[in-house]
Amino acid sequence: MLQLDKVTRRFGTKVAVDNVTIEVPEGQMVGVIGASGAGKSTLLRMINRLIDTTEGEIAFAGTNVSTLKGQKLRNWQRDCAMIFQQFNLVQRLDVVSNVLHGMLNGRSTLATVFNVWPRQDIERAVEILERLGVAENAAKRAEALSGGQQQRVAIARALMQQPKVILADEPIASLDPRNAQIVMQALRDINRDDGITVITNLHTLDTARTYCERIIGMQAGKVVFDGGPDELTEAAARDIYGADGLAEAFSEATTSTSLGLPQRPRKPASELEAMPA
Ligand SMILES: Nc1ncnc2c1ncn2[C@@H]1O[C@H](COP(=O)(O)OP(=O)(O)OP(=O)(O)O)[C@@H](O)[C@H]1O
Repeated sequence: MLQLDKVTRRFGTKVAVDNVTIEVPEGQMVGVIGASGAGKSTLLRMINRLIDTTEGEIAFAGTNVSTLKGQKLRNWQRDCAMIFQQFNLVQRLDVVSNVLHGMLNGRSTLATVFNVWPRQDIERAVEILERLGVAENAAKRAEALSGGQQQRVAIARALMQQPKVILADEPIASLDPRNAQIVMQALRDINRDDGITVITNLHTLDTARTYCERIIGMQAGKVVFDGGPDELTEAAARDIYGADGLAEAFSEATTSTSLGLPQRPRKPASELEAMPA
């Protein structure tokens, strides 16, 4: 169980996350939605301690993780893997090495610096890449892969950490619809098959509805919705996004019909990544 108790984060006078109290049971798949600036990224970053809370407490399995230091903090960050919109791979490094770097906190500096890894670790990295359908790219440099493939490598790197929780910060925001589906399905499979808790920020409401069993809606730092996909009515969506922001919640034309809203892609077609063959 992950517990956030009255968690607040301020940047100067700006309250990015405002008195949030939620509990996430082990193995849940949670989507966090909200307009730009609602506090979604800040919330996730506080959970794995990329940034500190201003007030309140975050606990995992009964341990207060908001005050951990040193090795204990590194252990928590290993248990709580993070995936980013821009993949954050080392572009000039091959795919397997990128995945092996997921073990950074569990390996000696020497192994990391010289890129020397035990055979069993390499085999496990390849197995994870196979599971995610990108093993044929194992020897290529990360920069040679498409965005969708890079995100799957980033997920593989997260799995290499053997995390208990995966936090994904807008993992599909840079992907075309087809790759977005593949990446969301991969996260869903990991959640179901391995029982890993997944908390993911999503720009689009329908993606959250399709893949997440629980949806948390944020507005101006506060949680204004917390429920299942079926409870996310148009009225609830209006509370989260405001009347003006509602259309922004619908990205891909394929799914923007459910609330009878105009279809509006977030990115022009020229920016969408070419689909793999
Ligand atoms: N390092 C920072 N310094 C100052 N203000 C910040 C910082 N990080 C976030 N903020 C502010 O906190 C608020 C919440 O930002 P956050 O990035 O968490 O929102 P978000 O919901 O993830 O938005 P987006 O969907 O655009 O990523 C915003 O007003 C933002 O400008």
